[in-house]
Amino acid sequence: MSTPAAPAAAPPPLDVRGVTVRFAGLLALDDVSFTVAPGTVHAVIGPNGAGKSTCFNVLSGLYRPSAGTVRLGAAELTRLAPHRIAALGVARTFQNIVTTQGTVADNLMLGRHALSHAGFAASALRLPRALREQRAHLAKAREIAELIGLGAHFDSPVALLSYGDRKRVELARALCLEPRVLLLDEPVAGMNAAERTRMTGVIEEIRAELGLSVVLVEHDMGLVMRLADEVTVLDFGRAIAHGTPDEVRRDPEVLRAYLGTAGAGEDAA
Ligand SMILES: Nc1ncnc2c1ncn2[C@@H]1O[C@H](COP(=O)(O)OP(=O)(O)OP(=O)(O)O)[C@@H](O)[C@H]1O
Repeated sequence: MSTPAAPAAAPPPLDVRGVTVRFAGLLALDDVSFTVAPGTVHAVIGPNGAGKSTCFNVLSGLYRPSAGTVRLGAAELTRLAPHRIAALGVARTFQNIVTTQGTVADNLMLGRHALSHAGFAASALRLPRALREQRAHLAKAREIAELIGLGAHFDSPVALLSYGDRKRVELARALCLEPRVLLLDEPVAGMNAAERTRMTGVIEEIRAELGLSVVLVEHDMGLVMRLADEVTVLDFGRAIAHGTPDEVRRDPEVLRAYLGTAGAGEDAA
């Protein structure tokens, strides 16, 4: 897939350099480096236990690496708390949906929380400035819901939505942060074929419309091959290949890593 036209403010590159994570002697990530070019979709794939989730947890600040750095442009993310990383424009989705409370609007407004300037007291006292800000956030949340195809469900309780729709609420919540980099953790896990197709279209659309960079961890190779500009393949914590989807699916080391599970060109890893 080609790189979209550069947005007004293109995101800076996300640069992962020499990242190493150890769990009690186990090297979950071993000197991993890759760069997510501005406005591209970069997939991180690999067999079970390869280190994909660990990598994502480093990018979003849940884990601190024992060595290496993660930079977004000039900003060093490695030692920042997750909420500080989010405030710099790196938003993530979670593989397991936790959202069953409130309406779609409520959940998207939670995503706007980090961007609120009016303080808690001003909001609680319903001061004019806080009310104005609240209205602007609600309008933005509605715009994002519409972009994701959730406009008709904006005031619906999340608990009444289908699984696919709830996964899209999770994506919309992350987008409400107006991120420059979006980390998608298995966005189609557990979905049926129709829901997967819809989610794939949504990801293509937000990438084209918003021009943000996307880092994708996904077992569905069909989705990876369709969406990714660049792929990093992990195996036993090491980055064993980088390249376009076509390059990595032909790479002998990648084929070897997947042997015994499924071919890298198949629909499951
Ligand atoms: N909190 C932890 N404590 C100890 N070991 C861990 C921890 N998290 C992950 N590991 C180990 O680190 C390695 C990498 O795990 P990780 O979950 O990152 O792999 P993965 O590629 O995401 O796997 P999967 O595709 O199964 O989700 C595995 O051997 C795993 O058992």
